Amino acid sequence: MKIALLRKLEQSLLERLNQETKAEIIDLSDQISPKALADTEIILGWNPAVLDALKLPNKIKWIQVWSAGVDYLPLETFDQNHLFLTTASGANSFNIAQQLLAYLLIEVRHLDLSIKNQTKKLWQLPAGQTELTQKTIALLGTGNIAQDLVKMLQPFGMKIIGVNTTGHEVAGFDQCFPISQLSEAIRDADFVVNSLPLTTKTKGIIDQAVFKALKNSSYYLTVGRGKTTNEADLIKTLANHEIAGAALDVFENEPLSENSPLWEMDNVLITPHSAGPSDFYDQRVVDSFLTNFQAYQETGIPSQHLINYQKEY
Ligand SMILES: NC(=O)C1=CN([C@@H]2O[C@H](COP(=O)(O)OP(=O)(O)OC[C@H]3O[C@@H](n4cnc5c(N)ncnc54)[C@H](O)[C@@H]3O)[C@@H](O)[C@H]2O)C=CC1
Ligand SMILES: O=C(O)C(=O)[C@H](O)COP(=O)(O)O
Repeated sequence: MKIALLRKLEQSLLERLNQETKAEIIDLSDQISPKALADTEIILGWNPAVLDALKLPNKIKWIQVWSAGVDYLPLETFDQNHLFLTTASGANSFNIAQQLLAYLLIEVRHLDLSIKNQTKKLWQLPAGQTELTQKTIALLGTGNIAQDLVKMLQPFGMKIIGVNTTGHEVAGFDQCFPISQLSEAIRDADFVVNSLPLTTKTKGIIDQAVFKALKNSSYYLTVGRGKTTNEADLIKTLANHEIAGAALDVFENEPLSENSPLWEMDNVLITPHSAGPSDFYDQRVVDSFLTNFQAYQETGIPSQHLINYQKEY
């Protein structure tokens, strides 16, 4: 069996792939070739040249991408070619949850003010410092990112609300709502965390009506995909102080334009789509690929985070 590798990996991970799959690993990370891709059964990573390979007579059965989001991929073509698609969801959720916890702590302890004051050598006690203790948090999306965050929030004694497609219960959440009851779900939230994938159903779903349902003291945090938020509505809401602030890792268009008013807003924390990367990332994706690979050999189907084209995406 041949596996094409489209991502530069450190030697120890390459060796693990070789040893544990006993497959022939074709490293195409430097020099991509549709013909070489067409001759492999599994593709690890993504490059648009895979589309050229799919037009040739080919042996491709399964693509494992290096991202959790699949919104940028030609899913219809994959579906038409009956390909399995697995993702890195779960491989970066632990570090994303840590970044979200950092945002939350920055907001309640007003650490952003002290960081700004330090550049001015200004000794000033921030007003209104509080804690996460007894606050209510609503997590939009109850998947890997949200579940890792929920585990980290347990010691703070918060009320944890989840929002997912059907309102199905998820361990660690006090209550889950279907997305059709979004306004009700977020009504009492001190923090709203958006880790929704971008799909036809979630595009622009967080708009003025949703912001209006929030308390003036609420914070909006987003790490999913920028296009799930109506950014113009968010800007208006922040400018009018209709919510207390926002921590934003993803934007409608990236990089965020230097003309965006978000840069200048005191109540906004901006990070450059940086929640995902971590030095543990490649290792965790390889771990998840190897688990998938074992299932693929035993049952013909890779097991973890398999995208079902007929459902959500
Ligand atoms: N900022 C960054 O660096 C990163 C961003 N992401 C983004 O975060 C997203 C989520 O990642 P994971 O938690 O790993 O994915 P996941 O697939 O484990 O969770 C997605 C959650 O969203 C829910 N969902 C999907 N469609 C919905 C809808 N229409 N209404 C309500 N809920 C819906 C699902 O039920 C599930 O609970 C990814 O799709 C990706 O776009 C992921 C990794 C890094
Ligand atoms: O996993 C995802 O989805 C992400 O957004 C990660 O940060 C990685 O994104 P890319 O750098 O692969 O676009």
